[in-house]
Order: sequence, then structure tokens, then C-alpha cells
Amino acid sequence: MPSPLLPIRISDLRLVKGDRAVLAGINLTIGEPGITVIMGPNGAGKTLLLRCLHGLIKPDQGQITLGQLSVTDSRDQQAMVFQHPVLLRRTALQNLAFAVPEIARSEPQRLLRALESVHLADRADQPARMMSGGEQQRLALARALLSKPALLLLDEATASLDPASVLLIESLVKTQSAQGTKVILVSHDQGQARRLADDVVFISGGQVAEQSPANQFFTAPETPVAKAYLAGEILL
Ligand SMILES: Nc1ncnc2c1ncn2[C@@H]1O[C@H](COP(=O)(O)OP(=O)(O)OP(=O)(O)O)[C@@H](O)[C@H]1O
Repeated sequence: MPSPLLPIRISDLRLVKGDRAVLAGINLTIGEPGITVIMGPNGAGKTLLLRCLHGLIKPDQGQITLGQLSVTDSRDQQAMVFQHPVLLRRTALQNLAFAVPEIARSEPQRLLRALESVHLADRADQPARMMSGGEQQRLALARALLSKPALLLLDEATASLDPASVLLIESLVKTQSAQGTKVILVSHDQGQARRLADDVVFISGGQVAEQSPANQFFTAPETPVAKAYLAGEILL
């Protein structure tokens, strides 16, 4: 079943910080299921866009709708995984239970299965904050997926993880997407983007420079700025 939060429509989204428009009129419709990868140089506005979508930042101007819903009304159907996961000072298992108390009560075995899915079953009782960066990130993803979100937002969630953890997370994200979750992922990793993306949104200077099917984007980017980025000619 396609995500009920589609299409995502963003119109004239503006955010000013100091005297600078860091989001300078984003217009974007994401209508297709699957995985959308957001790319663009450092400081382009990718994280801010994701945070606006998740309701963590209120834009100064513009509109976002997800299906028929506002950001606020869609929030309980969304999950977001950050580059640096925010975990509670509790065990791995308690971190999951705290996020989904009803599931913890009615189907506690699902929590254990979630830990198994990220290869952390034997770490259930370990304090989450004592885990390595990669382990914490896998736990954060397991927590995000437990609620079976209609929209999963990932902000450079695999940056600085080892290759096996990256592939594990990518595999879980692909499975989740195949089950109907709309995935929007920010990544600088071109390999990852090629492996995962159905379509690419390229952001530059707080605006959408290009939106294309992934094959087209990687073989024949339309804009000079995307070409330069893919060729490694833009300072990251
Ligand atoms: N709270 C803030 N106050 C002032 N400027 C900010 C604030 N948050 C972000 N910015 C600026 O907004 C711009 C866009 O930031 P954003 O984090 O969205 O970039 P990004 O595209 O995710 O970059 P990166 O690839 O480096 O993570 C940057 O120039 C950043 O310095």
C-alpha cells in the first residue's frame, strides 16, 4: 500500500537565519513511493528542509502538506533518524520500549525482533549510550522502524559507519520502503545514493536545482551545479 503521506507538496518554503535566506523558496512535489535521496553541497539547506518536514523547525514562509495532512497532523506517522542519534540514558531495550509503549506492553517480542534485525539482540540490557556510534545508529533505526512509519526521514544516518553497518542499514531501509514506507534520505555518499535512490532531489543555495529519476540524475545531470557536485568539483 502506498504511503498515506503522499504526495508531499512543498511550496515557497523560506527560512531566514540572520540576514540570509537559508531556505530560499523551496518548491517541490514528491509524489512517488520509494526512496528519494536529497543531495547537494554543504550548507545547501538539506538538513533544514528535512527538519521542516518533520516539524522540528517552523519555516518563516511557505506550505507543506503530506497527503491530506499538515506537518503537525502527520507527525505521529513520521520517524526521523539523525546523523548523531539521540538515545535515552537507558538500556537498548528500554529505549525501544519508551518509544512504543503500547507495543512494549502488547507485543514485547517485537522489540526483541527489532533488536535482532539490527544485530543487537545480545545487547538488549546494555546502556544505549555506552554503545559505539554504529551500534547506536542501528538502535536508532530499529526504534524508528518499530512504529512502521508512513514516512521515514534519514539525515546522513550512515555517515561514519563501517561498511557492514552501512549495508545493514541500507538493506533495512530498502525493505521498509518495499513495505510502503516513503523514505527521504539525505546523503553525500554517491555510492549509497546510486544503490538506494529511485529519484534524486538536488538542493543548492536553499533552492531545488534539480529533481530527476536516479538513473537520469547520475548519467546526465541537468544543471551545471549538479554536474560539478558529482564530479567532486564543489568543496564539501
Ligand atoms: N540555527 C542556525 N542559525 C544560523 N544559520 C544556520 C542555522 N542552522 C543552519 N544554518 C545555516 O543554514 C545553511 C543550511 O544548513 P543545513 O544544515 O541545512 O545544510 P546542509 O545542506 O544539511 O549541509 P551539510 O551537507 O553540511 O550537512 C548553512 O549555511 C547553515 O550554516
